[in-house]
Amino acid sequence: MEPRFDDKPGLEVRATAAKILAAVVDKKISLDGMLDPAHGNPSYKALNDADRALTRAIVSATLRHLPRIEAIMSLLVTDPLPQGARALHHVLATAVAQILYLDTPSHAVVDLAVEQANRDPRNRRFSKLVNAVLRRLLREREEMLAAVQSVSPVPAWFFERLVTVYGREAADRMAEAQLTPAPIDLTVKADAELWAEKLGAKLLPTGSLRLAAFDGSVTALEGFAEGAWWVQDAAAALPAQLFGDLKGKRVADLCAAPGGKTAQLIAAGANVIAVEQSPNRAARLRENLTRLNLSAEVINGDLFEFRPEELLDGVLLDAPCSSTGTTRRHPDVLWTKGPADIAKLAEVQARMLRHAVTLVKPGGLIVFSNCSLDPLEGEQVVADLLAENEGLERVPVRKEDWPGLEEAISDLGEFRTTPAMLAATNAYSSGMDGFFAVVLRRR
Ligand SMILES: C[S@@+](CC[C@H](N)C(=O)[O-])C[C@H]1O[C@@H](n2cnc3c(N)ncnc32)[C@H](O)[C@@H]1O
Repeated sequence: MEPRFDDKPGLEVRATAAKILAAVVDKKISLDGMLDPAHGNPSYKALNDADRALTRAIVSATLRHLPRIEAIMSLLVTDPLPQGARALHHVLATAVAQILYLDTPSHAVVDLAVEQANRDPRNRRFSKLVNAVLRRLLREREEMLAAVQSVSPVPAWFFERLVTVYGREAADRMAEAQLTPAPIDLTVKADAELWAEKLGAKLLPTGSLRLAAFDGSVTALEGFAEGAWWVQDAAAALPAQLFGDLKGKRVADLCAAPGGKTAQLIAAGANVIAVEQSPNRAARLRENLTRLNLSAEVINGDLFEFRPEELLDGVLLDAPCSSTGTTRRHPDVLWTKGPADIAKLAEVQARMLRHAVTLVKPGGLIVFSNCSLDPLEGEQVVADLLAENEGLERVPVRKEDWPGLEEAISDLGEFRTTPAMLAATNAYSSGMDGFFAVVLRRR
């Protein structure tokens, strides 16, 4: 049983935030897993709702800004920290995040961080250092922020990839965009304009509704209980729309859960077979469809074993990926994934896509998508497949069909969205996930 620090308000939150940060950056454990109310980190589960929200905010802010926070720490700690002083790193990093990026009274953060160091045998000898470093940060806050402004806020490995693929200027815009948490986007079954008015939302060129700066519970909003809409990022809503008219068509969604795209396909009039390998996620998919009052044949199984009796009109493959396009929502991704994961996932996607194209009849469409920003997991997979398979052709997405989204459509007619797109005057209502989507046709 780990010690708890409930005797001093705020201390247990800081200790939990530091533990979770350690798990993400040192052990590559996903943040969602640790913040799961049922199966998550035990210290986190023991907190009340308000403290959980604060812990989540501290960890998220720390991960979002970590390269800049570390640059500030190296300016503030003049003698290098002892090798392996990771526990101290996490105490300092979370405190710097609270002071610079969260609305927490700064002196309280310093006192708590010093107390936190004092109570941990690994950090006790550094408690004076914690005090000195954080007090200096309070005094030199603006200078410190200015000094690290040119440091990219994403990890170096990822920033280098962005620069190589998109160029420096675009890479900078994407890295900056991921500093602001994503707004909430909704996909409606029908009557988007009506629902935009009812919910005070903005209708986006993707067809989605955007609730800017909304921080309540979506389940309390009008239309949730009756299943009129579901939460889905604007970029994630694009792939399922690329099939064109789906009325009466037989379509399989091969990687279906939690089901945002399955729901779109059904709402567009298709007869859908939804395949999902994970039992838990398949159960969530079923629950979501029940709430939305939409029905599909749900198969809990491996897509490689799925072979319909008759060839299909369409297949959607929204494949597992590194998720590097979702950092506004999942700021841990860039710390838990790396280049080796990208290469491995690209291979899995290529195998899945090769299988997917065998499931449609001649003339049938395959939409392949994922939420990675890396062309190895998108453009390259498709280029390789087209080079080896003459029975397939790309059906270009046309810019004139997507007014307002022209910059997201490449010269080859593929969707390539990034978090820097859909920019609005206010950062909190800007951006979309990084997504790749392409339409292929079987000749
Ligand atoms: C990116 S998510 C899909 C998101 C979903 N399309 C949506 O819009 O809600 C990928 C999904 O593929 C599932 N998956 C991974 N490998 C699979 C396989 N071999 N067969 C079927 N599903 C698989 C994962 O469990 C995960 O739920």
